[in-house]
Amino acid sequence: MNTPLLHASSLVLRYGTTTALAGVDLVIHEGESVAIMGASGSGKTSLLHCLSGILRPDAGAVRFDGPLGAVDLSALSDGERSRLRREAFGFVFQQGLLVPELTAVENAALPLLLSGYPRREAEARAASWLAALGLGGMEQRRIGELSGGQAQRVAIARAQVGGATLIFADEPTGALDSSTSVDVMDALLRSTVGQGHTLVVVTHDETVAARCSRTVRLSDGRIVSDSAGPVPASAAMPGYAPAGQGAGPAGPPTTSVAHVPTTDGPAFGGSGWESGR
Ligand SMILES: Nc1ncnc2c1ncn2[C@@H]1O[C@H](COP(=O)(O)OP(=O)(O)OP(=O)(O)O)[C@@H](O)[C@H]1O
Repeated sequence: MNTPLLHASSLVLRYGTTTALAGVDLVIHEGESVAIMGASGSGKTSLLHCLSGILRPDAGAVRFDGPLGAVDLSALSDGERSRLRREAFGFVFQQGLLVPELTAVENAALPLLLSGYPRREAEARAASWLAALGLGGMEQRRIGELSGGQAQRVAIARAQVGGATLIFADEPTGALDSSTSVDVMDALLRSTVGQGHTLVVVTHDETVAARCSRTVRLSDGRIVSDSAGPVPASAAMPGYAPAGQGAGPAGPPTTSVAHVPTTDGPAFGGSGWESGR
């Protein structure tokens, strides 16, 4: 739990004249579930995108201590970052971003198919993830034939089918009613931190954040509180409790992002993760 996995240091991100991130330092450890909260426009999605290599910050660095050593995301080419995202990270978005023309199992298998896995093996692994997430028997349904919560579970399966142990989620329950949201968050937590993996989740929902092991709050592109520990007083914003944040040093750039996804299926017992609260 205390092994650092991601170190973001002095992250700055600008869109034209708008500063979305104004110097963010953050260390995320293996096995944590970290909720990123803050008002609309505070920089949550920008931070998630920098942490996960979707965006390259204008300044600062993100170091990922992956299975093959440390990698500085900001030093990678666009192609290398894409490959790292595809092979080492999983993503769950608010609307799932599933392909409506494909079935549940085809959607869940997509990352494996894109990585060159034979269809049969990819779909078998995807089906075992769907079953673990409570969607056994729904493999052949198209996305439009699933409820919002079921579709979001397909997205959770797709995020992890390639063996990713670091999952990024942006408002994964934002489009769901409160009871479905609890179930989907339950499935997300069980399938990630429940297996020793790491979850970083952007959310507006305090009930979602309350289920995470740590909450980081942003305001105007800065971390203003972190339940994991104190931040310098200079970073505190009015209206927030004593701010908290542990800064991480930038790591040395490295070159290789090679990572072979595990061929293991989901590590679930007979009961699956869907079962409840
Ligand atoms: N593509 C873009 N072009 C210009 N400005 C952007 C872009 N994306 C975000 N911004 C601006 O950057 C700032 C941070 O945006 P970001 O989406 O990270 O905030 P957020 O906290 O995730 O907001 P929300 O909760 O509304 O999704 C905001 O001022 C936003 O308007």
